[in-house]
Amino acid sequence: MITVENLTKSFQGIPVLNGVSLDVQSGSVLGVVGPSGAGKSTLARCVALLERPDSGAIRVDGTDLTALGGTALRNARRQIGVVPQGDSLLRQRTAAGNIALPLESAGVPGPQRRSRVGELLDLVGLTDKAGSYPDQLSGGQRQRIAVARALAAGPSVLLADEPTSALDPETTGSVLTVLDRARAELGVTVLVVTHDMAVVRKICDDVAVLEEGRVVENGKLLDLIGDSNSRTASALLPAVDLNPVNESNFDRVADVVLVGFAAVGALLPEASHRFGVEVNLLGGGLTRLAETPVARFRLGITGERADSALEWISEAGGVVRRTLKGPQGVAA
Ligand SMILES: Nc1ncnc2c1ncn2[C@@H]1O[C@H](COP(=O)(O)OP(=O)(O)OP(=O)(O)O)[C@@H](O)[C@H]1O
Repeated sequence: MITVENLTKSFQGIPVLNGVSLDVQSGSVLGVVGPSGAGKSTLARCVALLERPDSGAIRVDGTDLTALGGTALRNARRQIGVVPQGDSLLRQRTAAGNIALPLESAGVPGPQRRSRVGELLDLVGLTDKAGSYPDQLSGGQRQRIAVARALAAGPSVLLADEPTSALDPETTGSVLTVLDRARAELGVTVLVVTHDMAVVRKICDDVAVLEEGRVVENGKLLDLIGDSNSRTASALLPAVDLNPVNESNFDRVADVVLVGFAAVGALLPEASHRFGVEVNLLGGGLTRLAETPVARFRLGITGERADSALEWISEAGGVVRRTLKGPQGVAA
C-alpha cells in the first residue's frame, strides 16, 4: 500500500505540490489525472524518490521513504518500478537486454536472469520479440517492454507516467492489459499518471484529480460516478442532454446513473412494472468501466406514481442525480 501524506514540493520557490495526501490500496490501480502542469509527474517522481519532496511522508507498505538514506533507501527504491514518460529503452540493447538491465545492476546471476526475463516477456506477450531492438518494435511494444523492465526486480509498486501518450487506441489497449496483468497476476500496486480518460475507464480502481498541486477529487471510481459534482463522472459517463426534450410531455424528468449488470439490465423495467409508470429514455446511454456496465440516462416518466418509482430506483441502488422536473427532493 502507498500512503502519501501532506506532500509539498517547490521548484525555485514556486510551489508545485501543495499538501497532497493519497492512499493507494495494495493490488489496486490509482489514476492520477489533471491538466498539464498540475504536478502529476512531480508527484510520481516524488513517490519514486527520484525527486525529494520538501515535506510530507511517502509510506510504502508502512515504511516512510522520505526518512531513509544510504542502503535502506536503495533497497526501498527496488520496491518501486518506474515506467518513465516517453521512449525510455536503450536503443543498442535488445528487448530482452533492456528487461535484463535492472537484474544486471542487482547482480542477479545469468541463468536466473534469463529465466526471469523469459517470464516477463511472457507476461507482456512479447516472447517472440526477445531479440528485437527498440527500432524494430512498435510504440506499444516498446512500452510493454518498458513495463517488463520496471517489473524485473519484483517491485511491490509500479509507477507509470503517461504510459499511453502518443499511442492509438488499439495499442493503448495492449499496454493497459499489461498494467492490469501486473496488478492481477503479480499483486503489484499501480499508480498511473495520465491525460487519457480511456486509461481511467479501463484499468483504474481509484482516481485522484490534481489541480495546481492539490487533490481536488479523490475516491473509488465507482463511487465518484454517482456524485453529480464529480469531474471524473462528467468525463466518463455518456452525455444526457444532446437532444432537446419537451418536459411538458412527462410527469417527471430525471437523470439517473445505474451501476452493474443487475441495475443496468433490470431496474428501469422493474420500476415501470411495480409502479405502473411509463419510463422513457430521453438521453444518455451505456458505457463500461473496466468490466462493469454503467448507464447514465435522462428519463421522462409518466404516471401518477412517478415519484415513488424514482424513490424506488434510488433505494434499489440507482443514483437519481438530478430531478429536472418535479420536486427537487425526490430520491436525490
Ligand atoms: N525539475 C523541475 N524544475 C523546475 N520546474 C519543474 C521541474 N519539474 C516540474 N517543474 C514544473 O512543475 C510544474 C508541474 O509539472 P509536472 O510535470 O509535475 O506537471 P504535470 O501535471 O505532470 O504536467 P504534464 O501533464 O504536462 O506532464 C510545471 O510548472 C513544471 O514546469
